[in-house]
Amino acid sequence: MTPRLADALRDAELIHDGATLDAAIARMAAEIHADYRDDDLPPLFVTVMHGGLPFAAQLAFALGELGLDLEFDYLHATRYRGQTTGSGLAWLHRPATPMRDRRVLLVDDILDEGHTLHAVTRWCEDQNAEEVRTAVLAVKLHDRGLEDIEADYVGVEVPDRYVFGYGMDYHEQGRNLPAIYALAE
Ligand SMILES: O=P(O)(O)OC[C@H]1O[C@H](OP(=O)(O)OP(=O)(O)O)[C@H](O)[C@@H]1O
Ligand SMILES: Nc1nc2[nH]cnc2c(=O)[nH]1
Repeated sequence: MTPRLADALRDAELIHDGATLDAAIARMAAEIHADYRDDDLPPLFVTVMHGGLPFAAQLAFALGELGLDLEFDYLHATRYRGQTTGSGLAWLHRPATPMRDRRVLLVDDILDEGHTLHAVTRWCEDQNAEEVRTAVLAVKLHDRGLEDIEADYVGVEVPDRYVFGYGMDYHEQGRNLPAIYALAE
């Protein structure tokens, strides 16, 4: 039987509340705006589904308020598939927009071991993107990550525990919680 979100939440620890995440996203938007505002073309803003969706939406509105236009696309690559440990990466959807000579900004919820961002970044580079940058809401603190994989824009840090909320799932539940929680250990 699928574990229940309500049971997990009862013992979970609140790691970052909604106000903290709003502030982190506003700061990231200011950084991104400064880096892209002089470009002729809008950045190709690629959401990594499913987890990246709520963060990407908030970040996109924050950038819109600052006057930065975006061209949207998305990809879906998953290595956790509703489980709490990762395995091989499966591509479920690739972006359709031509990337040649575009500045691509990949937007995801979490950088954990880095396999996902590494693979999707490489794929965009292979499409001849002019540049690929990454924005993640959360980075998990541990030393198991792939070497040389760092996000260009980071919202918050999370402890080395399974986290959920703000896009991140607990057995495909809880993605629309407006805060980040860690499972009880
Ligand atoms: O740094 P990594 O260890 O590779 O983990 C990070 C990835 O894991 C999650 O995706 P998941 O595979 O759970 O798919 P989902 O977004 O559909 O939940 C998350 O959205 C990241 O894309
Ligand atoms: N929901 C969720 N997805 C992840 N993908 C990689 N790490 C995590 C995590 O801690 N939580």
